[in-house]
Amino acid sequence: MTIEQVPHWSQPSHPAFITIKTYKEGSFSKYATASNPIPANTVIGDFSAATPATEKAYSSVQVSETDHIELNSDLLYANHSCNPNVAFDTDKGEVRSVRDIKEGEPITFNYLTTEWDMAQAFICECGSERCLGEIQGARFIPAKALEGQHVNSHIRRLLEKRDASSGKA
Ligand SMILES: C[S@@+](CC[C@H](N)C(=O)[O-])C[C@H]1O[C@@H](n2cnc3c(N)ncnc32)[C@H](O)[C@@H]1O
Repeated sequence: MTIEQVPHWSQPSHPAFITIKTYKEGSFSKYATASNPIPANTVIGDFSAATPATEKAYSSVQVSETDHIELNSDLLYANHSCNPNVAFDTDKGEVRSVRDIKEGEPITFNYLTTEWDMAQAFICECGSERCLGEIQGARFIPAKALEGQHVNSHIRRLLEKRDASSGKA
């Protein structure tokens, strides 16, 4: 069972960009929203507070084929969307808006652009037209499902290897 993290960092960690809200009772019920309007291509945060994760968890972000980090900041509360408005760029160690974001809008990224095989799968509630349903990791989806999104280099390599070995490349 995955235990929900109790924030151990000073909050708010990104007040100009992130306001945390709660949308339901129970676990995993918080989400990051935009504190202010955020223009496209704005860096809203980085991985400077991150530490290596001893094991992958619902809260960790995969940064290479083998390594995972804990963010130790309010970036943790960015929910997944299949049509996201920010990119977690693990090669640069930064989080960028990929389009204009309105004040109050949920800040979301596509977990499948960082995670290969997730510790905790879930049924996506993003509601977007391109929603993929169950989110388990990039290894469970066709590469074309991520077309047009910022796909990190470790996920691109892993998809290429998988598809080469199964003759799909
Ligand atoms: C890194 S946390 C994101 C913040 C989380 N909502 C919280 O309150 O801690 C990832 C977890 O949030 C939930 N989650 C994130 N995006 C979701 C989505 N699109 N639909 C349903 N649950 C989601 C899942 O439980 C997932 O394991």
